[in-house]
This record gives sequence, structure tokens and C-alpha cells, in this order.
Amino acid sequence: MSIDYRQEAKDAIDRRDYVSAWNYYTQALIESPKDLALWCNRALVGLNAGFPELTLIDSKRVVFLSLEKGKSMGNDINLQNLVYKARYRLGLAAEKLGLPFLAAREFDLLDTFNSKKNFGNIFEESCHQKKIDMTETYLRQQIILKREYEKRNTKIQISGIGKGWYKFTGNYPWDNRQNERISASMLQKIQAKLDVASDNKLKAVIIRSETDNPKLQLGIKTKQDVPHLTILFEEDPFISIHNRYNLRCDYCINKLSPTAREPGIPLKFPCKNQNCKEVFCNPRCYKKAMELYHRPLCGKDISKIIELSKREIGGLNHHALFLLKLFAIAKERNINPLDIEEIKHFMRLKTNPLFLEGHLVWDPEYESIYNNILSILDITMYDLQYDFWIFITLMNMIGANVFGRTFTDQAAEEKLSSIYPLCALMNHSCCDFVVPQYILPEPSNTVHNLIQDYERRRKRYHRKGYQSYRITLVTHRNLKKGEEIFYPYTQYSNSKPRRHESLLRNFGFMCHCNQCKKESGRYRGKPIAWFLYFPGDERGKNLVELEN
Ligand SMILES: C[S@@+](CC[C@H](N)C(=O)[O-])C[C@H]1O[C@@H](n2cnc3c(N)ncnc32)[C@H](O)[C@@H]1O
Repeated sequence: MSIDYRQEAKDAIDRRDYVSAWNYYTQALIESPKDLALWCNRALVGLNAGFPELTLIDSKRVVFLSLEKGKSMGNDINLQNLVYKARYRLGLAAEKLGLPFLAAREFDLLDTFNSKKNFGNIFEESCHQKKIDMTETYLRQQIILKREYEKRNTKIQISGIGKGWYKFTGNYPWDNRQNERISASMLQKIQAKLDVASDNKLKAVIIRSETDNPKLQLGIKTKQDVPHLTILFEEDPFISIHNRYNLRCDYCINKLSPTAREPGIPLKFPCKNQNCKEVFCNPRCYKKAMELYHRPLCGKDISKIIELSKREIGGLNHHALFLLKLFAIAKERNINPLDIEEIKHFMRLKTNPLFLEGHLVWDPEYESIYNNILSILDITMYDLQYDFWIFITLMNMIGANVFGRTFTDQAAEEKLSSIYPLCALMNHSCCDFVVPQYILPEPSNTVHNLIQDYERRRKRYHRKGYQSYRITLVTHRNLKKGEEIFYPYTQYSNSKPRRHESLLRNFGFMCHCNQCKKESGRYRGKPIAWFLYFPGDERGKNLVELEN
């Protein structure tokens, strides 16, 4: 007997079980992806379940569907009311995310419609009043933030103007992959790869943490004693990105020469499609890119994604190109992007109570990045295999697992980042770590001094097809069997408060290593002046000077 998902969703709402209702609406939408009422209802339950970021997109889907339907909506008052309700929910979602400007715009629009059409009482509160409240909040926010920035108020934490706040706990409740990642079968798969990469020296283990959430995490330990200056492990990137500052191979991000061959720098190998601007090192990198992600991207204009990824220094927008490639891989394999085998075991960045009072910064550009990716890959915004919650989860997965390098030139910053599926299993320590080395064809960019002989060998290997950004771990002391292999996620020479701030901001955890236990000083998170973002919330008011 088939399940009546709509009825199940209504029953769940009656029980105030909004997460189940969200799931039932999602099931119903898989059957009827262009049903306005279903998206509009899912927008409402998303809001009630505490996921305003998802409501933002569901409401927009209703608006876009109504535009697609155009005249065929005719004079159907019910359908038209659904669109107004969706817009109202969009306004509420923006308000809950701390984006008063966006909220004011929606309520203003509805207020204007209302003066012409008179909706009656389809909304819980007056759009007119909400428009005034949101506009006032926005203006007050602008004035106070500008003044506090100028005064360099260091007492409060302020997000950039136009950015909001949200909570992400590592996974949405309907996503069980975080449990699968620590299953025996997952460990077995990881171990098979680790045996090859470490020449049987390392093993993947489950680590129990008393202080962190989740309590069970993955890590890497030695299988045997390993002497000083041993190559412990090597791994090529799964995928890499660069911010288009130099001409580089799209697959292995090796620097390329645009015209004549320069010593040590390969000549660019353009994509075979004349309408495609992408370049590679050689036919091998081209073939690998084709097999992984390039086919659905070939010849597509990705300049908007590049621009969005460049716009912000720090923050997750920089990973927009990763998200594009990962969505392209998923499209090639016809799977949910969270099921990409190579990264399915990744932990996710999550809200930590010690940082930003348990919030992450919400950037309205996430939505633009998502929409652009779908459009580049010819995926409709009603395809639930590529739903927005997947994008948010993936973005936070990348955030906690990417290895990035920044090279500052006179003119600008070159950013290169790669995903190493096995290296990403290494936990952080501010001491007791092994030394990672990138063996590059550009010696000046090589991170640490290498074992000389090995450097020569690697250059030779590179010519034979080793990846330019292969990572190599070299022990810098004797390791005992069973020791955990740590890697420093942040500049270990910085003070403890600075290290902790960076770890909390970028990885969502606080370090308790031996160095941190020994060292004095403590990171103190600054309070947030919530009243600037959420009208009626007085927290943090005493920390800014208010004009009478
Ligand atoms: C690159 S992953 C490391 C592997 C991870 N433990 C796992 O289970 O997949 C980074 C994440 O691991 C966790 N982590 C790494 N080092 C940690 C440490 N020293 N203490 C607590 N959590 C840590 C953090 O949640 C971080 O965002």
C-alpha cells in the first residue's frame, strides 16, 4: 500500500514533529517535484524545525515555480495565496537568520501587493508592521556597526554587514551518514587505501573523545615503531582548486606556461573542446579530469563561481569551486553529492558553544553559489538529489577537511587548495605532530626542507606523472607503535588564545593537547550584540554605546 505522505506530514505537524513532517514533504516532493503547495508547506516546517536557511530556498522555489507557470496560474486564488505565503515565510526565514535587509524587502513587497489586493488575514502578523520593524533594525544595525567598526570596539563580536547567523550541528536530522562514517565497513574500506598509501605502516582507528562532540571520531595510528625521517605516508589530491591567479592545470593545479615552454614549467594543454577555456598539464590530467568531473563542466561559463569564490578572504565562499567540482562528480555518477565514496567519511564543521555563542556565520551568497552551481550543471532546483541541505552539509564538510595554501605575491594572494581523503583523517595537535611536505614542481613554494635525495626522486617521478601536489608525511622523531599521527591545523608557534580561535573558527573544536595543557592563557569568545540582528533580543546591548 502506498503511503500518503501529505497526510503523514499533516499528522506530524499536529504532533509538532516538524522534522518528520519535513521528511514526509520531501518524500511527497520526490513524487511531485513541481507542486507549489508541497514546497510551501516544507518551507513552513523547515522554519518550525529550526532550519530557516532551508526555508529560504524552499520559499524561492515556490516563487520560481509560479513564474514558470505564468499565466497558467490564472485566477486561482489558492495558488496565488501560496506564493504570498511563501514570500512571507521567506521574510521570516531572513529575519531568523539575522538578515533584516532581506526580510524588510520581502515584507515590503507583500505590503505593496496587499495595498492593491487585500489578502485578508492569510498572515499571522501585519506585513506592514514587519516591514517597519525590519527596516528599522537594518538601519540601526548599519549605523551602530559602522560606528563600532570605526571605534574598533573589541568587546563584541560583529559579523560583516549583510551577514547573518545559523546553527549547524554537523548533520541535518534526516542524514545518517555521520554514523555510517564510523561503521566497521567504512573503516575496512579506509584501511585498504591506507595500507597502500602508508606501505602498511598506519591504521585507521576510532578515537573516543571525552571533551568533544561527536564522542566517536576517526584518526590514524601507527601499526609499528617508525624511525625518525621515514616517509610515513603519501597521498595525491582527490581534487584541487586554485583562485585563477596564475595559469594552472585544472586537475593537478600545476603551474603552466601559456606560450613557449619555460624551464620546468609544462606548456598548457587546452581542453579538446574549442568552446572550453579550461587548461591542463597534459593528456593524462585531462583524461583524469574528464573521468571525474570535467564532462558536465566542459565549455560552461564558470566565471560567476570564480568571482564568488574570490570575493571573500577566509570563510567558506572560497570553497565554491570545490562545491562545483563535487556537484559535477555527483552528477557524473548520478548520486547524492554526500555519497561520493572518496569523501563520504569526512567529518563536518559544526557549531561550537565556545565560539560565536554556538553559531556559524550565514552568508547570503551561499544561496547564489548553490543556484549558480545548479544552473552550470543543468540541474533543476526541484531535483532533491541536489537539495540545498546537501549543499550546506557538503560546504561544512569541505570546510573542516581541506588542505589549503596561500602564497602572497606583490599584487595579490594566490590560493591553492586540495582534498586529500586519507590525510583528512589526521587529527590536530599543537605539538607531537609529523611533518607534512608538499613536493612541488615550483621549489620556492615547497613548504619545508625536504630530505634531499627524496626531493630529487620526486622531481623525476613528477615527470612520470606523479601529482604536483602529492602530500608526503615525514617523521621528525621516532614514533612508537600505536601512537596517533597528528598534524598541526594552525600555526603552532602562535599563542594559545590565537591557536584556539583559529581552531574554533575553522574546525569547530578546542584543542586539549599537552602543549595547550602546559601553556597559560585562554581564548575568550566575545559576546555578540544580538539586538542588532534580531529585534527584541537585548543580549549584548550594554556592550555598545547607544545614542539616546
Ligand atoms: C580533518 S578532520 C580529522 C578527522 C576527524 N577526527 C574525523 O573523525 O574524521 C577535522 C575534524 O576533526 C576534529 N578534530 C581534529 N583534531 C581534533 C582534536 N585535537 N580535538 C578534537 N577534535 C579534533 C574536529 O572536529 C575537526 O573539525
